[in-house]
Amino acid sequence: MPAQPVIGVLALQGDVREHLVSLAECDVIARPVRRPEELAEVDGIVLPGGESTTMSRLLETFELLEPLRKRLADGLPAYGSCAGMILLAGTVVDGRPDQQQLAAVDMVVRRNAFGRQVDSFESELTVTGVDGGPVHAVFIRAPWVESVGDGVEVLARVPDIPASGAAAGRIVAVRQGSVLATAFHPELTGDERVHRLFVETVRAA
Ligand SMILES: NC(=O)CC[C@H](N)C(=O)O
Repeated sequence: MPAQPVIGVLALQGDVREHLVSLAECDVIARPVRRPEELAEVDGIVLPGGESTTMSRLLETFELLEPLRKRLADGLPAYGSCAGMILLAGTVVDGRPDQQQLAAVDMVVRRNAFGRQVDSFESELTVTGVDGGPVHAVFIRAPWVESVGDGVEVLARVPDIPASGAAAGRIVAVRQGSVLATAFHPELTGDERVHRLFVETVRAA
């Protein structure tokens, strides 16, 4: 691998720009990916936040679904935030019937899990692998992880404080091998530590 790994951001829909900006702070070459030829050139891929059903449909339209599945099956490191987490899951609860899964993480994810009254909220989260104190996590119509398989490491849960209500203890960040997923959006807060954790994974892969 070159000194600066090439990290792609799936650029079909969602907060692509924000991930490119975060990655640019991490000593990597960050590029948008819209075509199979572009996917073939990356050492890691970020699946942004946005709308997972739309992204799933566009993956098919842009003929990226099967190439991406294949690269993930071959071990391409990946990081998904929010909608990206949903796409990476093996199983989605409350997804659309035609929603495609990349099945790169053995987990069941509940879409729009936090409910309408708390569509968006923020929380201080301790994330395993991220040093230097809690991460300020922004959740926007976010999923949570209902359950994980044996090979999946839980990196963060919603803290058990009164304000978190029914969400307390829910899993919101995971890692399986070189695939990382968060229900929140570190690309929106100017804190690159989660992206750096992913970049370390890409460098180690
Ligand atoms: N902020 C987000 O990425 C929201 C995800 C969105 N609710 C979905 O189902 O895809």
